[in-house]
Amino acid sequence: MLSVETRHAVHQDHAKGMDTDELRRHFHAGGLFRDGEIRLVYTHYDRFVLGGAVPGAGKLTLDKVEETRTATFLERREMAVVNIGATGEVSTQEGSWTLERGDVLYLGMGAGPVTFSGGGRFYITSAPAHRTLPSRLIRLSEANSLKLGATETSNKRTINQFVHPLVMESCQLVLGYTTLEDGSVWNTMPAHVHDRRMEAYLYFDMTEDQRVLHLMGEPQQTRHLIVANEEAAISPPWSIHSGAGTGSYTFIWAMAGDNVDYTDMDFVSMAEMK
Ligand SMILES: O=C[C@H](O)[C@@H](O)CC(=O)C(=O)O
Ligand SMILES: [Zn+2]
Repeated sequence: MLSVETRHAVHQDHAKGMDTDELRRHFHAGGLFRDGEIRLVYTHYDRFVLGGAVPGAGKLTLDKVEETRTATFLERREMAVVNIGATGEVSTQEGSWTLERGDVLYLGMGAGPVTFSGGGRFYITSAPAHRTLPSRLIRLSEANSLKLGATETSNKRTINQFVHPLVMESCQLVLGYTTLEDGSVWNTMPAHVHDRRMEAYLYFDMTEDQRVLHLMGEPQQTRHLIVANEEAAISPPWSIHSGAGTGSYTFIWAMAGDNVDYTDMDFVSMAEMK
């Protein structure tokens, strides 16, 4: 079963006046991982799509998605899939890949229908592409790892870059996940914005009762979303995206936009934030 929800882009002047429910309706995405379902959110931020596929006992195929009006979803798109569940398989007309938890699969434009099976919980990200690049399975050992933060500032973490120019070529997608050291709670602190690229965070590896207080909004007009396990925050180009957990968590960050330069960020210090 496939379901797709559209999220239109929001101007920062509009976001300022939103109450909690409205903020969540536009920028929070939950319920993406349901047994036997593919659930997608089609955003108008760089036409980035995020979602989940949980095949369970059966098989799920992602083929035609009405929103793109193309014969197959990947006809003019690229995709990156992260398995956040048990071992599972992803196959296309090009081949079949076994994804362990934490593995990332990049599928190039024109890969055709994508079939998910096994015990995986597959986080799906996709953006429009302009050329076909080779599909590739990337394991954590092949990712580029960056250590940031410190214990004293509770933000000691490892940024694992998978779909990233240092590892592989993509059209628009840049993706990886960040793990926090025990006792560190803050991600993306100091915070930043990058008007050139939108971003989405998927928080996972959390116990059911814990939450991440995800910060969003313009740096001088911040808001927050309270996010549970396997839920996402959609970050418009004008918004910071940072968070602190009440317990341990990992999050997948994925971006699409005008460049694939991970370092192209405009940092904002806490002194500038309101
Ligand atoms: O634009 C880059 C993204 O926001 C994340 O990669 C940041 C992040 O994982 C972190 O600092 O913890
Ligand atoms: Zn960012």
